[in-house]
Amino acid sequence: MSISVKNLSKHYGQQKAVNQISFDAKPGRILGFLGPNGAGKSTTMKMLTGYLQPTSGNAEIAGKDIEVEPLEVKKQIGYLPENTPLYIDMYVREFLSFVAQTYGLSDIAKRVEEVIQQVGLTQEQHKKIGMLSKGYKQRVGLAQAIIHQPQVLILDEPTSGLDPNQLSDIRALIKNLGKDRTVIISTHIMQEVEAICDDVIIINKGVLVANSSIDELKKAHQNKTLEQIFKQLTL
Ligand SMILES: Nc1ncnc2c1ncn2[C@@H]1O[C@H](COP(=O)(O)OP(=O)(O)OP(=O)(O)O)[C@@H](O)[C@H]1O
Repeated sequence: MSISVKNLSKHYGQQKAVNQISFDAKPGRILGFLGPNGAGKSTTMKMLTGYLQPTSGNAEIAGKDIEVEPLEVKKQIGYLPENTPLYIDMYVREFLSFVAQTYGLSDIAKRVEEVIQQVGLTQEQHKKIGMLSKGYKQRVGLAQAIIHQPQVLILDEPTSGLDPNQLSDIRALIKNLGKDRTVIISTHIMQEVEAICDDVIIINKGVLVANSSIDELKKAHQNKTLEQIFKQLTL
């Protein structure tokens, strides 16, 4: 299931937070969404996931327009927001069962068990969410994003604040999930992009300044490092 974005914009008053961006994302490829702070990454992700209405332009997920069929689109998407709103007084299992119910899944206990294993929450599964460390809260966020087995994943800074061990675990998980799904991840970590992404888009002040595979982007910039290219394009 692909994502196709055409001339998507979001204006806040006079500010063009996202300004006519177009790009595609395809199954089996992980797309890194890069840009300096305030560039418009989260705003774009919120529009794709139906949490913000675009000012203009459109986007299709699996051929369905995000504004025309928002509920259908939401079923296909797993979304990890930048600050995952988790119910801190709920237990991990209780919360994931609750999310599974909202998607109308059958055999919820089995699916919760699977997802707990998949994201590496087994050790912490009996705790209240509020008691978990940041990395484990992030895993709960990922678990709720994939519990309904969506074909499209939109992950807003999924590894921010994780320790090196957690980082490599979560990256491996995302890479694995991306084998047969369409995945967009925003990140500020260039090694992460090199490690798990196939394609990259860079946004600066709401405008798209790069959109290609990592290999092509490097070739087009005399094989400079991603960090150098990022700096050059976003100064
Ligand atoms: N609700 C809002 N009202 C007004 N301006 C907003 C609102 N939400 C975001 N903005 C502005 O839109 C711009 C883009 O913000 P956004 O959060 O999309 O950036 P980002 O690329 O995700 O940044 P970061 O890397 O810091 O997370 C910023 O200038 C921000 O201040």
